[in-house]
Amino acid sequence: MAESQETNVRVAVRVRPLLPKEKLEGDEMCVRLNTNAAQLILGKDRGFTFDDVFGTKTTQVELYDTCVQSLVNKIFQGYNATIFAYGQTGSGKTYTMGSGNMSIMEEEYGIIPRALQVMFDIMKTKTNVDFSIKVSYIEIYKEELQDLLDMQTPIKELHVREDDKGNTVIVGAREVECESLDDVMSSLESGSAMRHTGSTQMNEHSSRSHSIFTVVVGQKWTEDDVLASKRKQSESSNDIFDDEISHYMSGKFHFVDLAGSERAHRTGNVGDRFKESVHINSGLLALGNVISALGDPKKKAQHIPYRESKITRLLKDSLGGNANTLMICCISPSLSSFDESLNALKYANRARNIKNKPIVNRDVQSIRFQEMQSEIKALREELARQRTSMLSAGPRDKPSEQAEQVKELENKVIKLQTECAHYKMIAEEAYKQLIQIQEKDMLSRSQNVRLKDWLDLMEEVFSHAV
Ligand SMILES: Nc1ncnc2c1ncn2[C@@H]1O[C@H](COP(=O)(O)OP(=O)(O)OP(=O)(O)O)[C@@H](O)[C@H]1O
Repeated sequence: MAESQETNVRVAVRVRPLLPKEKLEGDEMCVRLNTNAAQLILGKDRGFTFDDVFGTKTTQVELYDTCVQSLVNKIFQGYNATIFAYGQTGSGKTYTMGSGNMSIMEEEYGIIPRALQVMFDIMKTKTNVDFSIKVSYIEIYKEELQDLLDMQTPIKELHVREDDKGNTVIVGAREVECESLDDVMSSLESGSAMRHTGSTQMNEHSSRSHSIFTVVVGQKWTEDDVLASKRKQSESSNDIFDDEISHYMSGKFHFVDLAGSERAHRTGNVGDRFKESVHINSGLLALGNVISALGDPKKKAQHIPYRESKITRLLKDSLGGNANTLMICCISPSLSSFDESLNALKYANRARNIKNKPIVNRDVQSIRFQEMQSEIKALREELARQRTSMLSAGPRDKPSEQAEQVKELENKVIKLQTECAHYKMIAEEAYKQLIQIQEKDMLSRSQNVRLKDWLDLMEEVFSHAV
């Protein structure tokens, strides 16, 4: 199999508009963008460059088209993908991911509903493939996993594990098989309603947990399904297709809405809310440490502290692992959030250096079949090459060489025949002359004997020639 290519974590920044409350309070903007250069300037002169920057007027569909659609395509090629939204509380993470309130206008739908809509559209077009869609939805609240699709599942039964291919797996979480977009949306909605949210001074509906909505797209097909038309075309070339071999490929999409980073004094949190803050910030701190370690070439060879928190264990295959990952850093444009925005941008900037190595999730039988197909192709090419060389070398050189030899021989024969005819004519003439000489009886006895021998010989030669 081909070696997988390294790819950087893609980092986009989205600046939300000033909220009505901020406008009322007379908040000033402190962010400028140069979208063509993917540059963002915070305050007077703190410049940052990212893979994409989205301003206050960027619509949900523009963001989706620019950096999410390509990941949806990757899922159908059997790769894993992760999108995680990071940012200060109230900066627009839930709005961007689309995992919040669904009673909104369709154009305000965020990433998750859009991605799923496109997935179902793609599935409709590939009638040869048997698709399955399974979703799960969990949250990490105060360092405990909670199944948002089945609140009865005891916390202790949920675990984060790593399989032999380096994929992160949540063991014990309920997986819901979905037949339609409506099925997915109802799981997303009911799960989101179960999420721990609360009101803080910074955000009326603040997510107090990290949430992970996971979609697994399975694809099953047989050679008979997919190659039927190809077989028809190549019947004459004796191609071999094995109908019995079935293929399975899957792609896992994690949509992660992180809890907002916050400063206790600004959120005004006390009591339980403050305890939540501590957990949220320690999880995000652990994530920051992982990002720093992965993004720093000097630290990379060292230990990466994935095990420091649940969220870092869960994102292990998305950061420095085998997934295609997009980080969306959400920031507020308000001057009052300058420090938080600066921190978030530094965090995001480090993430740009992280390299992943995406791999395709295919079953062993499929992989062996592909190898066999390659071997057959190579052998067929070799055969074709041999045939061509036989055809070009053989028929052109040998017959032409032989023909030349034959022609040469024919010429020789003609020449010899002419010579022969010439000698024959002279010999016949000599024979007649010598007969006359013999009849005149003018030679000695010994000369007569020798002449008679020669005439006998000539007669014998003439009798054979006839
Ligand atoms: N791009 C945007 N355009 C319009 N409104 C936005 C945008 N981004 C966010 N908002 C609004 O800002 C408010 C806060 O957004 P949201 O709840 O998504 O923040 P959050 O980062 O998820 O916060 P928390 O971490 O506290 O959960 C919401 O009222 C949301 O509708």
